[in-house]
Amino acid sequence: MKILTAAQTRQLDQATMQEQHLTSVELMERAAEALVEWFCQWLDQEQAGEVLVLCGPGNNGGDGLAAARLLHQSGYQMRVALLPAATQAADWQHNRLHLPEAIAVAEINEGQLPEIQPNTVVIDALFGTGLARPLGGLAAALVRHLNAARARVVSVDIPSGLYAEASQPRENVAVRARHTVSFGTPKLAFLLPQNAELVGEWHVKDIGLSEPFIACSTSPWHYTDAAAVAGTLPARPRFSHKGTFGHALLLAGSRGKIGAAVLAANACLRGGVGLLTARVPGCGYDIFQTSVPEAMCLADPAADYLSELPELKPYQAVGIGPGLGQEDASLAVLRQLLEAATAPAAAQQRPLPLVIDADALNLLGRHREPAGATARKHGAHPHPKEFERLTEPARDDYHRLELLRAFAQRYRCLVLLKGAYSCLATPAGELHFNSTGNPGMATGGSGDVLTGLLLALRADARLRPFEAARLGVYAHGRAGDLAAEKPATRV
Ligand SMILES: NC(=O)C1=CN([C@@H]2O[C@H](COP(=O)(O)OP(=O)(O)OC[C@H]3O[C@@H](n4cnc5c(N)ncnc54)[C@H](OP(=O)(O)O)[C@@H]3O)[C@@H](O)[C@H]2O)[C@@H](O)CC1
Ligand SMILES: Nc1ncnc2c1ncn2[C@@H]1O[C@H](COP(=O)(O)OP(=O)(O)O)[C@@H](O)[C@H]1O
Ligand SMILES: [K+]
Repeated sequence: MKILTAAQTRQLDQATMQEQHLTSVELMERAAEALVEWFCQWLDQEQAGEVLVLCGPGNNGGDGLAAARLLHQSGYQMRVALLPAATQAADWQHNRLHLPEAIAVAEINEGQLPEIQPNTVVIDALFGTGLARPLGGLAAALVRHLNAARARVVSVDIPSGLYAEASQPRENVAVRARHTVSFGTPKLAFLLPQNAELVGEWHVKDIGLSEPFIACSTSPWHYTDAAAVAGTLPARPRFSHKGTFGHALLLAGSRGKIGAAVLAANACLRGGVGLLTARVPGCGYDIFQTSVPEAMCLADPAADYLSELPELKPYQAVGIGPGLGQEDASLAVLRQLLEAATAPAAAQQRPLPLVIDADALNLLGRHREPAGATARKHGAHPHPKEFERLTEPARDDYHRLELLRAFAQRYRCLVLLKGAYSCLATPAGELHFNSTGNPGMATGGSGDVLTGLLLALRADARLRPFEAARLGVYAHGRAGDLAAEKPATRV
C-alpha cells in the first residue's frame, strides 16, 4: 500500500470525485460513515455516555459535524463544540446546516473551554491534513485542555496539530488520541515511534478513493501489508530437491552466544533453505550439532570466536552476525567475507548475497569501516542503535529515515531498520514499512531469528533481493503475531 502526502491526498479527493461523479459533500459523507461504523463497533451507546465532537473550520471539522449527525441518528448522546474562525469550508457549512437541532452546539472561546471529564468520549475533528502551521492561541489552549482531561479521544484522520509527514518541534501542541481513524491510506506520521503517544491505535478505513490515482502516484513510502507480499513466495515444485532452494552459510556465535547461532540456524531451516552449513567457534560445535541436527557444522580453529573464513564456493548466500562478538579476529573474517563476496574472482553468476546483522554491524560501526566497501550489494538490518553506529546520531525519527534512505541509495544496498514498523530501504530510495510484528518480539533473539529467515530467502535464487527481504520481514512479524494469538500456556 502506498503512503501519500497530505498534498497528494487532496489531489486524490479531487480525482475520486471526478472519477466517480461524486460531490465533495458526498465524499465527506463516506468518510463520516466510515468513522461512525468504526465508532459504533468500538463503543456502544450505553458505554459511551455523552460524546463531544470538537470541530475545526475545515473539512476535518466538516467530517466531525457529519459524524455527529450520524451518531445522533444511531442513538448516541451528542454535544458539539466549534472552534471559531473567519471562514469555514463549504462542506463544513453544509453539514452545520444539517446538524439536528437536538444536538447542543457551543462556540468555543478562551474563557469558556468545553467541559471535558475523564469519562467523556471526545471526537477530535479540529484539524486534519490541512494543518498549515503549528497550533497557537485558542486552538492550542483547547488541545492542552483536552489532553489534560485524560478523556478517551478518537481523532479523525490524524490527531489535530500533528503534521502528516513532516518533522515538528517537540514543543508543538497536538492531540493525544487513544484511537485515530484515517481514510484511504495511512499517514507517514503513524509509523514513527516519536508520534506513538499522539496517534494511539490507528485504523485506516476504505472509503473507495480512486485506485487508478493511487496506482499512478509516486511515493517513496510504502506499507507492506498482506496484499503486498501475496504471491511472492515461489512454490516448491513437485520435483524440487534441496539444491533448488540453495545452500546457505551462517557465520555466527561466540562463547556465551552460541544460542544466537542456534536460533538463526533454526529459523533458516524453517524458512525453507535447501542446505545449511554453520561456522561456529570450537566451543559451540557440540552445542550446535546437538541443537540443530539438520544443519552441517564447521568448527572454527579458535575456541571462543570466529577467526577464519571458510571456502565460499559451495554457498548461494552467507549470513553473518548473530552472537558473533567483538573480537578483532572476527572483524578480519567479516572483512575477508566482504572482499570475497564482491571480488570478481568469486566468479559467481550473481554477487554472493550477504545478510549482515547484529555484532557484524557493531564491528563495522566500531571500526568505522568505509560503509560503501562493506554494504555494497548486500543486505544489512540494524536496529536504531546499530544504525547510528554506522552513520550518525539522528535528530529525530524523520531524520533517521533520511539517513536510512541516503545510506541505501549511496551504497546501493538494502537496509532494514528494525523495530515496530521495521523500515526496509532500497537502493532506489524507497522506504517500505512492515505491518506485522508486536511488542512481544522485543526480546533478545528475535533479530537472530530474522537473520536466519532472511538468509534462507536470499539463498533461494528464484527470489529477487528486495522481494526476499520484504517477504522475510513480513513473515517474521506474522509469525510473532500468530504466536501472540495463541492462548498462553500456564504451568
Ligand atoms: N483525504 C480524504 O480522503 C478525505 C478527507 N476528508 C477530510 O478533510 C480533511 C482535510 O480538510 P482541509 O483540507 O479542509 O483541512 P483541515 O485539516 O480541516 O484544516 C484546514 C482549516 O484549518 C485552518 N488551519 C490550518 N492550520 C491551522 C492552525 N495551525 N491554526 C488554526 N487554523 C488552522 C485552515 O485555515 P487557514 O490555514 O486558511 O487559516 C482551514 O480553515 C482531512 O483531514 C479529512 O478529515 C474527508 O472529508 C473526505 C475524504
Ligand atoms: N514493538 C515491536 N513491534 C514489532 N516488532 C518488533 C517490536 N520490537 C521488536 N520487534 C522485532 O523484533 C526484532 C528484534 O531485533 P533486534 O533488536 O535485533 O533483537 P535481537 O536482540 O534479538 O537481535 C526485529 O525484527 C524487530 O522488528
Ligand atoms: K483531527
